[in-house]
Amino acid sequence: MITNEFWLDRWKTGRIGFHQEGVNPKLIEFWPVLPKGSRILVPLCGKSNDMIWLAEQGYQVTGVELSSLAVIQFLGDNDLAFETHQEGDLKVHSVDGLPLRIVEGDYFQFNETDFDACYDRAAMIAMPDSKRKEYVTHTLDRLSSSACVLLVSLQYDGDKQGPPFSVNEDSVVSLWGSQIQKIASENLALTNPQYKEEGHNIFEESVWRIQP
Ligand SMILES: C[S@@+](CC[C@H](N)C(=O)[O-])C[C@H]1O[C@@H](n2cnc3c(N)ncnc32)[C@H](O)[C@@H]1O
Repeated sequence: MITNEFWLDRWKTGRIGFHQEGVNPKLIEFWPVLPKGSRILVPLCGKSNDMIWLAEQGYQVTGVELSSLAVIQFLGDNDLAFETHQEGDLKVHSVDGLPLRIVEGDYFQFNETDFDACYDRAAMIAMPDSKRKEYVTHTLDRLSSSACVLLVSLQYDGDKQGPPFSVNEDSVVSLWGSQIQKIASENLALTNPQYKEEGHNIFEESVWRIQP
């Protein structure tokens, strides 16, 4: 069962193999050019450096993350000064000198709307089957009607226990709607022997985009 406790424990025990040190190359390659000041939502953000890259492009970035440890590490590792205020059950950390906020708390309690775009890397695929539809619906409800989405998803063979969970192409389209299009994909098992060792012939990372 993937509960909030599961994730808090992953951070407490440092089992955060999903974290990438640099900026995700797929973000740099496939992020659409949007007007400066566009509001970007990064659900389940962890301590991803991708948020810094987006903020440096001139967007107003809001990451949402459950674990206070992830938030502390993100702010500390990047030497960011910040101010914090409480909004209901959520803590909002606003970074000095960068258009970036981290909202600490349960994403399903986060109710802001009218975001111009969403960047989902390892968020939808962190959700078990039973919560995935609720996650996508909650995310789409946060976006304006003409918003862009950049989604990095995974599909793999074998019987790996998620997260990350494998999500097939039909499910991506039925969850996000027919406007979503696959724009790139790479079978990581062809280049990284680790996946073959774990019993996968296919470990396909795909990039999807909704671009109205
Ligand atoms: C697989 S990690 C991905 C993190 C980040 N997107 C990245 O690319 O490194 C999933 C993250 O979602 C967070 N998370 C899980 N459930 C959440 C929830 N209900 N609300 C907010 N964050 C959540 C976890 O703590 C974890 O940091």
